Amino acid sequence: MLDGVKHVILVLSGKGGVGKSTVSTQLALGLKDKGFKVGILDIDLCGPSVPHLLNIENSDVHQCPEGWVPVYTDASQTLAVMSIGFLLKNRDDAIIWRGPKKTAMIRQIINDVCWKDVDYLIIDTPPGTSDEHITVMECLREVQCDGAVLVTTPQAVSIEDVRKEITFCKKTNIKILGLIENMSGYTCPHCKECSNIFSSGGGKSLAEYAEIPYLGSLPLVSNKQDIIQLDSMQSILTRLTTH
Ligand SMILES: Nc1ncnc2c1ncn2[C@@H]1O[C@H](COP(=O)(O)OP(=O)(O)OP(=O)(O)O)[C@@H](O)[C@H]1O
Ligand code: SF4
Repeated sequence: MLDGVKHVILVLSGKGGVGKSTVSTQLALGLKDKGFKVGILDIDLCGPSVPHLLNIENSDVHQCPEGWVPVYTDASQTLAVMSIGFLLKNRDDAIIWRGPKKTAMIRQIINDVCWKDVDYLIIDTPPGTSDEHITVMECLREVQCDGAVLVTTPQAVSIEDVRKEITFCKKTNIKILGLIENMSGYTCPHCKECSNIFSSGGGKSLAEYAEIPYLGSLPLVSNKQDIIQLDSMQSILTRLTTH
């Protein structure tokens, strides 16, 4: 039930492992810090990592007469989380489903979770442009979806794949809120000097070429809790909440 949800932001990436779930959780935590009520919906059926990133992998969702109650990370219920990971009894379980079953599960997760009054719902999707993405787009047709945040790393191969996400968004009429280049350099924990381990600036150049907003870059950090403190993360949050 998305009735009480004011804003929906999809997080997409062309490649796996570029930090899409990390960015999703950090965006959610950053929005929560700014005083918003936030929800995260993890629809990565084959690799749900949001519960692990938030240290709540042993939590359970339960059902109420209206549907599923998400897991809250705090007593004041400002961050609600729903992930397929909560429904897997064993952490080693794998979902080996064909398209229609995946589609039905995603529809159920989107339609049956009681989000109550959530200011921002962040949807963490699997990499690529598969059945899961098309189903989400269909389910979101009736609600106000702000648009998509695309995540890439500086490597050429990741930049190349994010082009497909741009095409996907254009074909499905999803507004692109902007591109984030993650793991863009390494910030030394001692002196805060940032060294570019891979090539740099590819995300910005692609955003300019594709005429989409460039939201900013996030460095590799040794402690992911540091990400929300970064100036670049704060300016990404400001851009997303004032677009
Ligand atoms: N900026 C960062 N600094 C340090 N580590 C990072 C950063 N971003 C992501 N990581 C790490 O990289 C790994 C992959 O990140 P994550 O799971 O967020 O990627 P993903 O794109 O969601 O992957 P998947 O393809 O499984 O959906 C994780 O171990 C995560 O902790
Ligand atoms: S960047 Fe500077 S402070 Fe950091 S490890 Fe290297 S030399 Fe030391």
